[in-house]
Amino acid sequence: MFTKQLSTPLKLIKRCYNRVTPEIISSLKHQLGEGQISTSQSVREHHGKDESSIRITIPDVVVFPQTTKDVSMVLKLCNHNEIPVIPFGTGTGLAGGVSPLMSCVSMDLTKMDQIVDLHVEDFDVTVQPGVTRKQINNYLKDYGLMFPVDPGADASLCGMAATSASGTNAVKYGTMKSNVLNMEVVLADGTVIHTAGKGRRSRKSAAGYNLTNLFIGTEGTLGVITSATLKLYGIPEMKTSAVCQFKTVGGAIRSTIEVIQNGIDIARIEFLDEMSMRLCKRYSKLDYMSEEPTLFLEFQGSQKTIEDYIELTSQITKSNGGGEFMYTLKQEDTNQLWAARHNYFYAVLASSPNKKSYTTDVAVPISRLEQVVEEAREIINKSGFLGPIAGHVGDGNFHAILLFNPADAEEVQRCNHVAHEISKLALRHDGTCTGEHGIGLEKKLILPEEVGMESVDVMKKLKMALDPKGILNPGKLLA
Ligand SMILES: Cc1cc2c(cc1C)N(C[C@H](O)[C@H](O)[C@H](O)COP(=O)(O)OP(=O)(O)OC[C@H]1O[C@@H](n3cnc4c(N)ncnc43)[C@H](O)[C@@H]1O)c1[nH]c(=O)[nH]c(=O)c1N2
Ligand SMILES: CC(=O)C(=O)O
Ligand SMILES: [Mn+2]
Repeated sequence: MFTKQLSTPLKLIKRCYNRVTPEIISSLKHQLGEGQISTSQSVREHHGKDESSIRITIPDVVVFPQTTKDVSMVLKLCNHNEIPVIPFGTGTGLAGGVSPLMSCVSMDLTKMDQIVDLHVEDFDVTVQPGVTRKQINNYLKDYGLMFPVDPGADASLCGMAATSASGTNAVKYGTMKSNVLNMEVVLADGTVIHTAGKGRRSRKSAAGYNLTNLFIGTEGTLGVITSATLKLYGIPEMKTSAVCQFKTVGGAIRSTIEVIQNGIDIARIEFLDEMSMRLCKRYSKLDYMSEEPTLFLEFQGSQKTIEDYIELTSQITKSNGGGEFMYTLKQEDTNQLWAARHNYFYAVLASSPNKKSYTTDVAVPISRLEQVVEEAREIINKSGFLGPIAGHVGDGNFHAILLFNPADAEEVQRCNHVAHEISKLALRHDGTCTGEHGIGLEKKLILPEEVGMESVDVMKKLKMALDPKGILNPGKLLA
């Protein structure tokens, strides 16, 4: 009953979207000014895709608002005319979130790139949606502060909130969900809200529903995030990176599990399997390492704390068959190590220039990690696809990057099927199909299996309440 009531109006909404007409484009020009709107083919192509392999169509027009008022005006106009709008951060997403399915307006937020308000003494900062991860950290370093959530790519911070991003540091500092205190969001009808109340930035609040976390991970389907107030941290006194290589995948994964279970406050613990190491060595010149399952680690804190952690962690890796525990204080080596990790995705792509990639993103409770990584490897080997595995194993989160031939329809379908099998494997082990990249277009079909149809119906009800004409990023996240 509940499902029927919700799915019928959603279907109706899908049928009655309007196209972006020349009249709409001139209204947008009139509202925003000539310089803030583009219909050029190359600009539209850039906004029709992210870093995944998904390519469907391109937006009819791209708008570049400079203020929250601009965002609100565009949404009002598009809502009135029932025209889809897709927010665009920096296009580094990996789930097809910015790819249009129909005639639409792409809303590029990069011109709103101001750091609005820094409170050094309270460890928080408010940024506009175009501010990126590298931009904020460059700005903060003179104050001895940092924002730790690090997806590797130089993504926009509000795009990161929209996808509930994390990355290598989440094992210590948490994800976007635990690091955003407040957001300004413009709803489909142009209404501007502040999820925790205007200007509020207390560390805790029990004031009603948690609207901040409601909007995190909504992938542009419930509102456009026009500012975010973020938690900051002091730059650690000292950082030490380390590497340990193993004869078996099991040894590396068991070491990770024991590090976490022993409460070691590790800052990063990243796994790369043999194949990943082969590709990274080639791409990033990691000459001193071999092609074996490997852990990249980072410890932070005082010298004494780091020494204690290194001692404990090296005992753990040794007891699991790990080789030499190599650690370094040299900034040069540390930079090379983490650049190699951040370029992992591109190292894999570079290995097969004619292929495209499907990046899986499952996360499971840490006690299940060894079994799930092993079973994922079996699924991939059986399928015959090349699929190196690497990831943020301290959070039980890993990626298999499946490489397929985009010109072979049967192979594309088989690749989707393998990715789906890996997601289902994670669900059987109480995990999720996406630890950090989001649902986008890729994982819509498995969402009901993960959260249950009743929960999907609640999501649809929320969508209906906040965006009754369904103009915000239609066809994403919810099937
Ligand atoms: C090499 C590499 C490596 C990684 C990753 C990418 C790449 C290329 N990513 C994925 C990516 O960096 C991550 O999804 C970012 O959060 C996307 O931010 P963008 O600003 O690029 O959003 P992008 O423009 O790609 O948009 C993503 C989604 O958010 C919506 N959106 C964007 N801005 C919005 C706004 N202001 N308001 C509302 N909706 C908005 C869009 O509509 C879309 O649905 C990742 N991620 C991760 O979590 N961990 C990782 O380890 C990595 N690693
Ligand atoms: C692609 C990605 O998420 C990673 O390299 O961690
Ligand atoms: Mn990742």
